[in-house]
Formats: sequence, C-alpha cells, structure tokens
Amino acid sequence: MKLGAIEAGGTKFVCGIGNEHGEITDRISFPTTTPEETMGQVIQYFKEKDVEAIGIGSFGPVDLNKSSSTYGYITTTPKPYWNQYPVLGELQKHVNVPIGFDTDVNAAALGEVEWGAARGLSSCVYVTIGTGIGAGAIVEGKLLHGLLHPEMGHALIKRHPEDPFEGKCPYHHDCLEGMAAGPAIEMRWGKKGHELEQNDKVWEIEAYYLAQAVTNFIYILSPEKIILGGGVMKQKQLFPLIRNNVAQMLNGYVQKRELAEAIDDYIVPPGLGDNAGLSGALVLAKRELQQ
Ligand SMILES: Nc1ncnc2c1ncn2[C@@H]1O[C@H](COP(=O)(O)OP(=O)(O)OP(=O)(O)O)[C@@H](O)[C@H]1O
Ligand SMILES: [Zn+2]
Repeated sequence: MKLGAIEAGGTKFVCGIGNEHGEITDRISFPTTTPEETMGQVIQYFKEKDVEAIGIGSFGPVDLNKSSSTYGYITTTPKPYWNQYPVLGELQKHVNVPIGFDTDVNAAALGEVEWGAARGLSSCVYVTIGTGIGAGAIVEGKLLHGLLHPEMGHALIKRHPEDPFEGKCPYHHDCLEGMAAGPAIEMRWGKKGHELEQNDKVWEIEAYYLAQAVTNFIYILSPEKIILGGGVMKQKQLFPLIRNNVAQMLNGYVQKRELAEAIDDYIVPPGLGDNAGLSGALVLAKRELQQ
C-alpha cells in the first residue's frame, strides 16, 4: 500500500509517504503560516504522489464527530488564521482518496501501539511536552474521543511549594500546560529549556508537575504504558525524576508489577522517536482504506 501521512502541527506540517508496515520512504515539512499557503504546499505535494489513502494527525482542538457539519475542522484554536478551518475538507477537495483524521497526539499514540513502545498492548497514553502539552489515549484498542477529545494537557495540578510562577495558559494560568510546557519553563527561568540542562531545580519542579499529571492519567485511564515525548523530554534526566515522583505519589496504592518493579519500562520515551506522529498518521490512512 502506498499511504500518505500528515502531522499537522502549530509550528510545521510534516508530510510523508509510507506503507502499511510503517516504513516511511519520503518526508517533507512546511512551516505553518496561513492555511492558504501551508495547505497549498501540502496539496501540491500529495497531488503528484498517487497515494491510496491519507491520514492526518492535527493540532487542535478539532472536530472528530463524523456526523457533525464541522467534522474535520480545526475549531477554537487561538492560532491566527486557523480558527474554524476545514483542514480535512480542503485536502479532500483536491485529493480524492479516503482520508483519516484525528488529533496529533491520538495519532502518535496509535503509531506507538502499532509499531512503537506500546506495541501489542491494548492501551497507552502518549503525552507530548513541547510548545504546548497534549495527550492522546488508546483504551481497549480504540482511540479515545468522547464529548470532544481528551484535553489532558490542561489538567489541574498542585503548585510546587518553591514555585511562585503565575503560569502561562491563557485560559487557566497555572494548569499543567501553563506551568510545564516549554514556553512556561522559558518564562519562569528566563532561558530556553535546552540552556538549563545543568540547573537541577528546573527539572525537579518540571518533574513534579509532569508526575502529577501522569499519576492522574494512571488513576483515570489505567494505561498499560505511558509514553512521554516532545521537545522538553529531550532532557532525559526527567525520566528517572518523573518515575520516582510517580512512585511516591501513588504510594503503593496501585499494586502492579509495572509500577513497583518495572517502572523504567512503564514510563518511557517514544519507541518511534520523532516519527511517532507521522507513523500514526499512516495507521489512520490504513484504517480509513480498510473501512
Ligand atoms: N533539548 C531541549 N531541552 C529542553 N527543552 C527543549 C529542548 N528542545 C526543545 N525544547 C522546548 O520544547 C518546545 C518545542 O517543542 P517541540 O520541539 O515538541 O515542538 P512543537 O512541535 O512546536 O511543539 P508542539 O507539539 O507543542 O506543537 C520549546 O518550548 C523548546 O524550548
Ligand atoms: Zn490550560
């Protein structure tokens, strides 16, 4: 199968070609400017590629309800120009193949279950900690949608006792994203995350927030694997800090071997690295074709 994949991000759109085994043979990326310009480039790319189906994992919020008149729209984003934009419909107008559509993080979770760190499992949560924080989930083998789709990045968290930072989320100030996404780190410490590697306090506070969210995701969804990706997680020292915090916060209440003895293999980086989103979009394409 020749399949197309799109990881539609707020910073850039990554497009690629691959197959049903997750092998990616071509990729290109376009900066996210206006829908006309960015989608124009995406459409041009796929027009010449002759794919059988396309999958889109998109930044959101998006409308995933197939019976809605705005299915396939990016809806209430604060990102200029993209509010109420029919990303799926615009592509469909120019490329007449089946197109699957979901959130960027649901796509990444799907890629990880199919070919990555959660391979063979029927549940996982994929969290990206980057410019924003988002999470996708597979529950009993299915992508989790619901009322809208999960917005776990805006989970409410308890403040670290030594952190006076007011928070950066325009809606909630000190929610998870407001306190722990890349721009929050930069604003709190006056430097970008990658320049703060040696400052232990930065990562102690960061891990405290991420661990609270992870602990809540464990309580609410009971995933068999938690995958943490995105730019901020390039700071690998966060993994042991988060695992220790999670173990302390759970305090033995959830009694599973994965948590007690094998937590190193439970809270992990993406098995597909930076390809999780694009690979997941291939799975969305494959599924759309098979429906
Ligand atoms: N090595 C690093 N260490 C710490 N922080 C980093 C590192 N690399 C990138 N970041 C931070 O991650 C953020 C960018 O995230 P990412 O690279 O995942 O891109 P993005 O696709 O724009 O994010 P999003 O998925 O939220 O749209 C920036 O705030 C940046 O400072
Ligand atoms: Zn928020």
